[in-house]
Amino acid sequence: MDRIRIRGGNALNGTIPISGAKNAALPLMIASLLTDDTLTLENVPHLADVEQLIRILGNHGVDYTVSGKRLAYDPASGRTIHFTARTIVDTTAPYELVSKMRASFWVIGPLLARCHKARVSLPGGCAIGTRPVDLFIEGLRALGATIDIENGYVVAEARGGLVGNRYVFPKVSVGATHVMLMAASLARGETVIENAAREPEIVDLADCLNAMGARISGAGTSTITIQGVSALSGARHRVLPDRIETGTYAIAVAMAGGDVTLAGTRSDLLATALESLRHAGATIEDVPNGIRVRREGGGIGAVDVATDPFPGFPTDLQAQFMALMTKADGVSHITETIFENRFMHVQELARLGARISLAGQVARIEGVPRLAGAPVMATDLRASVSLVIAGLAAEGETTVSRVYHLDRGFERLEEKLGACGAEVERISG
Ligand SMILES: CC(=O)N[C@H]1[C@@H](OP(=O)(O)OP(=O)(O)OC[C@H]2O[C@@H](n3ccc(=O)[nH]c3=O)[C@H](O)[C@@H]2O)O[C@H](CO)[C@@H](O)[C@@H]1O
Ligand SMILES: C=C(OP(=O)(O)O)C(=O)O
Repeated sequence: MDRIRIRGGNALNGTIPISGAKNAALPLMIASLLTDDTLTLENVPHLADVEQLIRILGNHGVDYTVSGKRLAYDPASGRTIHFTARTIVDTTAPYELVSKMRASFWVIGPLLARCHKARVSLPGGCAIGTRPVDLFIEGLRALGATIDIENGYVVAEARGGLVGNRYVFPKVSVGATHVMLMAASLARGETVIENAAREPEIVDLADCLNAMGARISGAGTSTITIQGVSALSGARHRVLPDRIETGTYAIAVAMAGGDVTLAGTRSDLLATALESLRHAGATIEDVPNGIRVRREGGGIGAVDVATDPFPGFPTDLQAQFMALMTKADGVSHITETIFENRFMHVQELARLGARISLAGQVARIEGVPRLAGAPVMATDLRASVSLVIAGLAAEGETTVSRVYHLDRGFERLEEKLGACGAEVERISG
């Protein structure tokens, strides 16, 4: 199994290109199930999760081609992939495929909308909480589906098709909002979703669905209205920049020091997180086609953060920010409000000398002047990159094992950091 070796102590200077967002690309790819026409997605990141979803969609009958050479990758513009679901050949998403990735469960929405039935295994994904699917089930039931759980599968049917309705989410869910958007687009009549997720990836999906002929308004607010249409067509859509990758590299610069331009991204996608980083001592400014992040001299300020749905501080940056706080001048508190078990990086950061104590959902981090490199283990996607960030500022060598977690969501990480002066290398085998 591959490992990542980091020799700490170098500042970061240069430019890092930001890839298309994993968490936008996945629902956009799934939307290709809604039409027999071709959906072309630009700026698709080259990630393990994307490749896994290509396999899952292939099982349902989605063909794909990559512009230019098959699977060719253009670092300047990302990949363009054409997805065509001429006919749906199978409405079952099997355990072997779905258990590897949470988002694959979301095929339930388009399958139900287009084929009026779906049998989808309960999902897997990062082990950061229990992550139930009750909101998906209740939402789809509100659109007229009958749903049972049988042998680990969610079995859904909508004889005669889905019917629009009003549904109020009791809790904000990104995935369940994606699924309701896709399902309601092909339902009869109007659907109103209240307490919808407001993440930029929701807006990206709604924009793409509208380009395919859907009639969605209000995406990006808590109330989304969808007028169902009888069929959707193909479209061409560019995946928005990855705000979590953006925030991760911004935090890495704050941690290691230096001056880096994050190219191809936008500060409005992560304003709250950038504000916290400014409080921690980073200088951040918009530049043409990106963001410039600097920390040249001066210590790292201790800053308290609490995760929240968008536009709050993203849970997907919590581990990275904690890594930064391990070297802050003073004590900070980080509260995780989205997932009940997303502190697995704490004991790994402790191996590097971090002083962190946990009380329920609150971590208390006492900044230390010095971290020392050590072997550590990645436990989930964002935890793994938090260890890389800590390693950049640790004395000596840090080796991160189980980097398959990292490969789910960070494209060419060693190359991107290496180009800015970090000593980061992948050790194969
Ligand atoms: C592929 C993708 O985009 N993943 C993101 C998505 O995950 P995901 O869509 O799985 O996250 P949700 O927004 O659904 O989860 C938020 C909370 O709601 C709970 N919940 C969710 C559904 C449900 O039916 N019942 C229920 O109780 C979850 O357990 C969690 O505690 O949003 C999360 C929150 O921003 C991010 O951390 C993930 O990176
Ligand atoms: C938790 C994440 O992914 P998933 O929802 O696929 O587990 C993530 O992207 O940080």
